[in-house]
Amino acid sequence: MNSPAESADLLIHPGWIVPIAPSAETLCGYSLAIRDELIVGLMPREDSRHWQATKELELPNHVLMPGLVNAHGHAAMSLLRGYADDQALMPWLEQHIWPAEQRHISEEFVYDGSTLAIAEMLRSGTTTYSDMYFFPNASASAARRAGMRCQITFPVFDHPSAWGRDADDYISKGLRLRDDLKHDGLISVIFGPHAPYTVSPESLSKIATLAAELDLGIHIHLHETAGEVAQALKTHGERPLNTLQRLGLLGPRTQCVHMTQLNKQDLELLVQSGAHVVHCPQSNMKLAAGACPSHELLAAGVNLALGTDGAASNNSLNLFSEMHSAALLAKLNSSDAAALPAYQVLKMATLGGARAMGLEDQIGSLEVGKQADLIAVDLAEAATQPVYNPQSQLVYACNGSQVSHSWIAGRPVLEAYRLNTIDTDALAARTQYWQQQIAAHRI
Ligand SMILES: CSC[C@H]1O[C@@H](n2cnc3c(O)ncnc32)[C@H](O)[C@@H]1O
Ligand SMILES: [Zn+2]
Repeated sequence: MNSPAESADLLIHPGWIVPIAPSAETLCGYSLAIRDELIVGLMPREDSRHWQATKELELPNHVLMPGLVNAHGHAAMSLLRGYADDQALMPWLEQHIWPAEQRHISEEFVYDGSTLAIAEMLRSGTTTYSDMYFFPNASASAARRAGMRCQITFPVFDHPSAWGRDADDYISKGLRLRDDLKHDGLISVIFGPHAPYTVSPESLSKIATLAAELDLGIHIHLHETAGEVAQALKTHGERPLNTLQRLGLLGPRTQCVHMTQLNKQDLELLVQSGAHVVHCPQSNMKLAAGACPSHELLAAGVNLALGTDGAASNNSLNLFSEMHSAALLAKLNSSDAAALPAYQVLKMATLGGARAMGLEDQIGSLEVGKQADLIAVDLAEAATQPVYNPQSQLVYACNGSQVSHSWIAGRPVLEAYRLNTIDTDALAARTQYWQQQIAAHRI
């Protein structure tokens, strides 16, 4: 007796599927079914005959894989792309970026800059991003408008900005935003203390207490440069990671961004605490900050996510390019060509990010029951032919322009290379407006 047909909104028949988990293998000749916002089937193509689908999509030259997770960035800084290059972190921040932010940051700036960033990220395969920036309400509005999944890490500083007066003010505004968005299926809100050198131990301690009470994550720039660690040793007599641990800020809810400076004790602390590390290789290289020892962290069992950082220090928000850099940097840094092979990089850019954000049960791999956040990558063009190993192609040959389709919670946001949720003409006009404003006030 035939079993009753299963139903789907969409059945996709790609050349290959790279599910990331539960298996690291590439599936050839498989189909994937989506119903509502979920993945409801993953089966050999011949079995898909038993499915009734509203729509079917043949993608014979494509790889289907989880949408990429950009685990660290400052989306609105896309409007400052190319504003100040070839500088080390502190002169770049103190002499260029922070004065420009003081002059221009507003709700409109953040909404428009975030939309520009989202357009770039969606075009290059990112379906989830983490954002730390002023006016996080505007960033959340841009994400919601575009149908993008997003982790908002509301900023906390001790000094004032257009968005907050002091640490208490940033925290109360951020927690209000978190209450407003509590029921949003695509947006989560967590603490984003900027760094141990801009947030006092008292404020960090307050954040630790609140985060534990409310079960909220913490996302922080940490051990980005040797100067940061040296300064902390001079001022506080300990390394920033030790300060975080002493204040109760280090645990499985903590996302440590950068970690280019790592000694043996730091590594042990990360392992014991269950904290996550967000690796941002291109920003670290451009600012000559250092290299996060990604292969050592993975070998020790630390969960690693991948981020671009802001477009002002990268200067792109393209996770395909970031994966390529992560792989090459690990090999160079360890003098080991086997360090960080393609699968590990793909996992870092998908499931690793999802895990860091506490979203592992929902996204990061193509498994039945998870949210349908996925992308199709076309390998038909010369630059990605021939195909011996699709995973190798994704990390070492693709540059992001091969992403043709993207779904977030089952919704098609990119179809045949076209963005469905962003008015790109209006966005170009707003970008032009901001470029003129920023250029006119440049010092
Ligand atoms: C609180 S909003 C984010 C804040 O961070 C600044 N920023 C951008 N990139 C970096 C980086 O690599 N390290 C430290 N701080 C960074 C950004 O300009 C905003 O002021
Ligand atoms: Zn950053």
